Amino acid sequence: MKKQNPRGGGACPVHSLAPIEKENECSQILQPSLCIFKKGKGSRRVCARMAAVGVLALQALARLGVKGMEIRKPEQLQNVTSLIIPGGESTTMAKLAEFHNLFPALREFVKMGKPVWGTCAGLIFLANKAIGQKTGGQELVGGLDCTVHRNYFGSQIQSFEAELPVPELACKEGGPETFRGVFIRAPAVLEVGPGVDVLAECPVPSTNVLYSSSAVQIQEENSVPEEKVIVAIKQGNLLGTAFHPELTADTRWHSYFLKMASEAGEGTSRSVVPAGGVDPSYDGKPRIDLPIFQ
Ligand SMILES: NC(=O)CC[C@H](N)C(=O)O
Repeated sequence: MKKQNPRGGGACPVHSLAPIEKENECSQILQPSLCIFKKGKGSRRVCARMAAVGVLALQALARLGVKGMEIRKPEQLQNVTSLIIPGGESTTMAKLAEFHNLFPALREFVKMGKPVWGTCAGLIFLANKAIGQKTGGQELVGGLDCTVHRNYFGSQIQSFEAELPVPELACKEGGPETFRGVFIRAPAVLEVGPGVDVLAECPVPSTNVLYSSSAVQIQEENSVPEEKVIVAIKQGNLLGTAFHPELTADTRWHSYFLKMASEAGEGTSRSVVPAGGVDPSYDGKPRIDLPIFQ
């Protein structure tokens, strides 16, 4: 695929649907799942990074023999029985979801108890409450009884990887007791309601600089420095991870979610969104490992 340079072209949906907050914002987002930029007069191109990330997310499902299907319109949600809301940039995603009138259909999907997994920006979408949002806030789908901090770990350059203890995942899916979490300008869960299970927490070193004033405020209010922060939760048929499991070779979160989907009575044959059907090209052999984000 020919590389496009958003810097050269000028604009992504942040720029075309709303005022720019930062010059070249789209080129600074590592995973702009919905990044489109203007190239020349009037014509729009999809950012090359977006395409790559889309493929990565679908590859993780393909490695489990499930083919993904992209959902762009509200009516397409009727063709699927479960949903993955991927990472990206939640403000931009919310603007686009609003533009395409996806929110009512997404809320209905959640209300019907259909399995939904939100990763990173997707987790923000699913949260009942988000803090650290851009001026003017952003619409949420909601459903997960929790409060997330949108950029808890800081800006893009504070992205990191961490070995996370994942007892529930290891119990259900086998394998190591830890999972390598890839955190890209990641959110974290600050509070959960009583019906929410915490599936993973991330240690926060005391030297860790929290860039969000609200996160710092919360720490100061409690006057106990946080040592761990919640990064994976489950409530009924809703799953939320602050990190990006699709960027590692470990497919246990994906198979965990597929099991949730099939336990919800729908099976996996046409269930995951991006979703729909066993990948006919899947030969049952393990796929080559994905590169790990450094
Ligand atoms: N990798 C991600 O999905 C980052 C999410 C980002 N913190 C946001 O607001 O949307």
